[in-house]
Amino acid sequence: MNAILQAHALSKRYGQRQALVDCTLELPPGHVVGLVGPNGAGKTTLLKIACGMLAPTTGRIEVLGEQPNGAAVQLARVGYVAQGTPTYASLSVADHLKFGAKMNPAWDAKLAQARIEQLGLNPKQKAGKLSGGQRAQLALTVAVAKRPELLILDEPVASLDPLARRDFLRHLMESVAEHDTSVILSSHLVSDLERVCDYLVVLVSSHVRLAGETDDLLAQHHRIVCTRRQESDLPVGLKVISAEHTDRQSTFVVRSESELPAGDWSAERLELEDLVLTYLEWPVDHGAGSAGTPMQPTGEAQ
Ligand SMILES: Nc1ncnc2c1ncn2[C@@H]1O[C@H](COP(=O)(O)OP(=O)(O)OP(=O)(O)O)[C@@H](O)[C@H]1O
Repeated sequence: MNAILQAHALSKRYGQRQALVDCTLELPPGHVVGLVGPNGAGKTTLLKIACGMLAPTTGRIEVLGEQPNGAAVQLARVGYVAQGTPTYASLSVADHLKFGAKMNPAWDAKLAQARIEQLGLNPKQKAGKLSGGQRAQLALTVAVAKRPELLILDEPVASLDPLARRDFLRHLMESVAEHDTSVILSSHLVSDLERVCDYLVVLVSSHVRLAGETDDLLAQHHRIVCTRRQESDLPVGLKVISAEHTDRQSTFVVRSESELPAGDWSAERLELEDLVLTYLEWPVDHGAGSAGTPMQPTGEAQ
């Protein structure tokens, strides 16, 4: 099937500030893609470009097979909830649903109504008088009820309490399974991503550092502990992502696309959080370009 998002050498500069550099990505359909990275990494910039709200400085991007341009037909296919989950302060909850119905041909009124009731939101209440978390829930309800092919959510659960977060993520998963929706979700909360994402993109300092199916990435990465040695003493084909040394011992996080070769070390798989943290700390000058592309069997970082 065709990729939901295809970016090639995508870069974005705001004046002198480089927000995205040479990002190459191909996101398959039918996944919940977790986009993770530290503050200022370029996540919002990438998501805004994907929605057609920003134009890239250089490079190409296609979303659902088209260049994003912000046109109404395209916007009906892509649900976007911006960071801070904006709503219209002077419109009531019910007005938001009416507006959604008017703007979106595939609007699911039953679902929107059921969500609002379940959340206990008063349809007459103005959005400006809702709490931050309630506004987030309203914005998310409108985005989901559009029944988009692709749902792009920029830190959607940041303002939700833990129960609301769990409820929202559960609902999101149901919706994805029922309606074949693809989702791109940015979050700082790796525990939430772990619960729902089956595809991971790690963005650090404007570069894609890692991209792939979560299960594959977890299967390919190992922490190995051995007697002290240099990276260059490890077998060819192991890409060293991090190295720590004591006087007698070395600990490496390595990536191996084939089965980890046997060696005089102890090896264990990483948890998702460890994997993400390792890549967040991976120096950008360790390798240029996208780590989402297949690794070269040289043992060298790309
Ligand atoms: N409108 C703008 N004008 C100038 N610089 C900008 C603008 N928007 C973003 N930037 C800069 O671009 C870089 C990437 O910002 P972006 O908002 O995409 O990061 P982010 O990963 O979403 O961060 P956060 O997790 O804090 O939301 C940052 O250095 C930011 O300061």
